[in-house]
Amino acid sequence: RVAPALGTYLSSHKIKDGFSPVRDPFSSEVKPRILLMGLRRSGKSSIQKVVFHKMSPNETLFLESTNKICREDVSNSSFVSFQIWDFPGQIDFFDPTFDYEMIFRGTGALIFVIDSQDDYVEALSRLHLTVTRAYKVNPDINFEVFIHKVDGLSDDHKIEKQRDIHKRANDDLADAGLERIHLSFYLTSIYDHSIFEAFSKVVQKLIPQLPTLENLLNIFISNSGIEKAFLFDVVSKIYIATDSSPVDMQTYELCCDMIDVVIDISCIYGLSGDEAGSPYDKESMAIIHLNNTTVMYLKEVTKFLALVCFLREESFERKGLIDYNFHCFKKAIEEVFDVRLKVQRMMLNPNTCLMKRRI
Ligand SMILES: Nc1nc2c(ncn2[C@@H]2O[C@H](COP(=O)(O)OP(=O)(O)OP(=O)(O)O)[C@@H](O)[C@H]2O)c(=O)[nH]1
Repeated sequence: RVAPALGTYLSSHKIKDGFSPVRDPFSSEVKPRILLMGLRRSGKSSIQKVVFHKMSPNETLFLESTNKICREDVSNSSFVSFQIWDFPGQIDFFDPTFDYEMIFRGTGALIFVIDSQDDYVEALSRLHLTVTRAYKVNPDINFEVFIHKVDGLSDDHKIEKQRDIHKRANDDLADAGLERIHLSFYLTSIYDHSIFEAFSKVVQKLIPQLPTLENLLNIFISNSGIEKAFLFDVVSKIYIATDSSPVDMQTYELCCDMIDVVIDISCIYGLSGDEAGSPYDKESMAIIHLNNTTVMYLKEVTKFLALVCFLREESFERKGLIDYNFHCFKKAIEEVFDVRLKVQRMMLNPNTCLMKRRI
């Protein structure tokens, strides 16, 4: 269910185009690149559609096979700004028209999707080949393995699969003398929030300001009596930072539900006749009292980011203090943005004698 103006809202933040892998006309771009790779039908396009296009999981059943590389820019904010490249199932590294060196050189993260409901022997050998090739070209790539479609598996079965895949993949690397390659593993499914959580972690690794953001959140919550706070990218529901206390899945799911409620209600009742208006703006905020004496508090931070906090009812009595601290937090975030923009501008200016480096 998508509220009427939400479609416009989503599409106004994204550009999509198909792209064939001959030469990279965008090689001078500073956006980190995330590659989605894996065997045919492993679920790559579904992941991209569900996370970034709000496609409902059931609709992915009708997705056609990808037959060329699809490139998409995700530019929701200065922090969450990257390109996703969805690859067709079987890529032939020996095909001379496939310039894999160019592709891997500009890559920040390579997500390899393994279908956990299928026999994964072939997927593991493909993973090994892909990772070793990519590492040779660019040792700085983060290798992320999504053990996908785990919705059909029991909890024990999930853990067992993860252990087995983890062991086999690392054994293969050790046999090739490449133990130094680090693979991160995630259990994912498009039918729950696990895919959003995994994507959040992949994206966070590409945000150089992450320690600063985490620090700011830690200072904010400890001075405001808040138990947990997330900084969310509203459109994708990826959280780009949280404080240092552990994240549990239920809390994360509640935050996602709250964002959905705010945007949906705002789309339906908040826009005054002007169809093009955004359902998320400076005035956006929401308070939800749960039946277990917990309060959820959402506030707009920037055009694309929202802060979602969990706190006890008694702490919420000092709302004035929380709002004042939030004001300081917001200002600090804006300063981090400003520094980043200035550095980017300097890097893009041909007269600047700075080494061109990804930020
Ligand atoms: N049960 C389950 N099915 C999924 C999940 N993700 C994707 N699928 C299904 O897997 C099938 C293949 O998905 P695609 O996204 O087309 O796979 P792909 O890897 O992009 O395939 P190619 O384009 O051929 O490389 C579809 O029928 C999806 O509905 C998941 O998390 N759980």
